[in-house]
Amino acid sequence: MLKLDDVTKEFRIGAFGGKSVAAVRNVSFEVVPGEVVSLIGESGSGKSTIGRMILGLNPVTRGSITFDGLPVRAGKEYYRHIQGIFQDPFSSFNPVFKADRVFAMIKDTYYPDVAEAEWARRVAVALRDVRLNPDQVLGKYPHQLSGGQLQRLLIARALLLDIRLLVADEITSMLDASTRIDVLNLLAELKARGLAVLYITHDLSLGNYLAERTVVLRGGRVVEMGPTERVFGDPLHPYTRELLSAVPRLHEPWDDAAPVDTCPYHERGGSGGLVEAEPGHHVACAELQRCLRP
Ligand SMILES: Nc1ncnc2c1ncn2[C@@H]1O[C@H](COP(=O)(O)OP(=O)(O)OP(=O)(O)O)[C@@H](O)[C@H]1O
Repeated sequence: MLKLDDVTKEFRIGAFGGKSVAAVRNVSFEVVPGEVVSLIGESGSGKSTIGRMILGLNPVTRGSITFDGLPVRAGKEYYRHIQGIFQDPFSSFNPVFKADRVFAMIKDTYYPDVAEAEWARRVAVALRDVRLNPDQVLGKYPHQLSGGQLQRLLIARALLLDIRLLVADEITSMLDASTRIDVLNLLAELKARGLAVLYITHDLSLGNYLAERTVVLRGGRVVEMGPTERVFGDPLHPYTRELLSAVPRLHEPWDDAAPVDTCPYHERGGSGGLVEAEPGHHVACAELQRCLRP
């Protein structure tokens, strides 16, 4: 379904765009129908940039992203199947539109021929699916709704489309603990219905809760990926181990140049520097960043 193949994203920076920074480097992974893949890594590791490229909000510099074999093509038909939800639900709503208007815009764009009564029925079903009471949310402005209600509204909006992949970027980080679990359980239900989710988070425990597969990013590169229980249960890369051990040093930058005595994957990396250590479980050479330095 979704395939990233050797994807690199460079941003032009500097006064005249004369320099560039590589936010994502040689990233390859797939998301298959009905699968939850979590993308984890520290701040600045390139998670959101990957999400934005998948959503067609940032162009790819090199490599390719395809959905059902076709390149990303931002537009009405693409967004019928792929939707993104972001950290701050308030930013996704126009503050002067009531919730009804959000759904009316979906109808106008995608289902202009559906009768009003039928549309109202579909909206009510979608809202109940995300455990919202239509009477309590329709007719309200965004500021009259909680963060959790707004995230659910966005998921309901996605459900009204023929959605197959949801890119969920830190969607629970602004929610309180109990609302966060509610939203995660909701995503688990959607997964049970066959929806695929790319779950972007820096919170390892949340990724672990939902995802069949985990991709660990550092400095724009995949350092490890595989079945979640293997990546969490038997992390192979020192960076993954450091993330999982949650030692207080976590806020300190990982030392690229620190020698790693015995990296068994050294000099064995293929595309993106990854080695398949066991079926489906890939890891980068722990010295890769150092090796690739000019
Ligand atoms: N539009 C941009 N122009 C220049 N650099 C950018 C741009 N967007 C992102 N970057 C840089 O790309 C890198 C990756 O950013 P990104 O937002 O993808 O990281 P992230 O892992 O999602 O971080 P966070 O968890 O803090 O959201 C960072 O160094 C960031 O500064």
